[in-house]
Amino acid sequence: MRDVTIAKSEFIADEKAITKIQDFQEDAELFRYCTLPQILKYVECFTGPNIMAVHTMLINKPPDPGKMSSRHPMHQDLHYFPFRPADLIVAAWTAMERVDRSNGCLVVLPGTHKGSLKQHDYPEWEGGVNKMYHGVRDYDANQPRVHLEMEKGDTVFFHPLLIHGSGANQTQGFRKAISCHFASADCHYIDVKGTSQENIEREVLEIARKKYGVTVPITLKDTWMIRGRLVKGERINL
Ligand SMILES: CCCCCCCCCCCCCCCCC(=O)SCCNC(=O)CCNC(=O)[C@H](O)C(C)(C)COP(=O)(O)OP(=O)(O)OC[C@H]1O[C@@H](n2cnc3c(N)ncnc32)[C@H](O)[C@@H]1OP(=O)(O)O
Ligand SMILES: O=C(O)CCC(=O)C(=O)O
Repeated sequence: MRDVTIAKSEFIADEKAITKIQDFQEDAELFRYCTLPQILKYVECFTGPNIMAVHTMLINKPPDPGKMSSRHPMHQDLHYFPFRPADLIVAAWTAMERVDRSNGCLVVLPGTHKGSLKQHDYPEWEGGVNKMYHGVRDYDANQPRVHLEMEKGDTVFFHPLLIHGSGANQTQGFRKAISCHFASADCHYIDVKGTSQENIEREVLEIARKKYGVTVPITLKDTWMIRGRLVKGERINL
């Protein structure tokens, strides 16, 4: 993925133009992250013994090109997931270098994981919004925020209902982090028709057709089944 403003400008096609590696499950070295015992020992506390790595990303947040498009809007990860229960899903996000407010660390609204899934849409940002960066439509902007300043190698684990995002990268360097969403293999798929998740379903299926060249009928469940990998225990439902 390219940041929307980098993609539309005259950039040099090198690694600095890459904003995110989406779905690295086929890369043995990157995927090793999702199997590290130091990560799985905490993940298992949330998922139980049957663990699927359901979604992987290496995020290379670029220096903001002056449009604030390097921000990640406040969102709940569950918006993207067609499986439940939410309590058996957890994100691991590891800083690959020091992250603080200057380079766009994670920002969280504590306690929001106890709430419900909210409606998400593209935020109306003048400088453009990256593809599939949906944000919570309404949240209390006066609610206290916590900025997660982290050292290289620090990992945060968080619930898929936690409202979070990240700020603009105001430095000249790229802010790198690696992340994996894990879920219990005992989770079950849900039909998102008629729910607030219909908009993301539409978009994922369109990307499957346009970017991945899928020509046969495919469901949202299929897109998750194809990408998920068992990392511990037994593959049951997912
Ligand atoms: C069969 C399996 C199908 C699976 C589909 C999977 C879809 C992705 C799933 C996302 C899962 C999310 C799980 C969420 C968990 C919580 C979170 O992480 S919240 C944030 C979630 N959102 C994301 O992480 C999505 C980030 N976006 C992307 O990963 C990609 O944008 C993409 C959606 C995979 C689409 O990729 P792509 O079509 O390649 O588009 P971009 O790279 O973003 O490009 C933007 C723009 O730039 C153009 N472009 C690209 N390369 C070049 C080039 N070499 N030269 C010139 N221009 C280029 C590209 O065409 C786009 O332009 P356009 O005009 O908008 O088309
Ligand atoms: O790394 C970031 O900037 C944001 C990541 C994020 O919000 C997510 O993984 O859900």
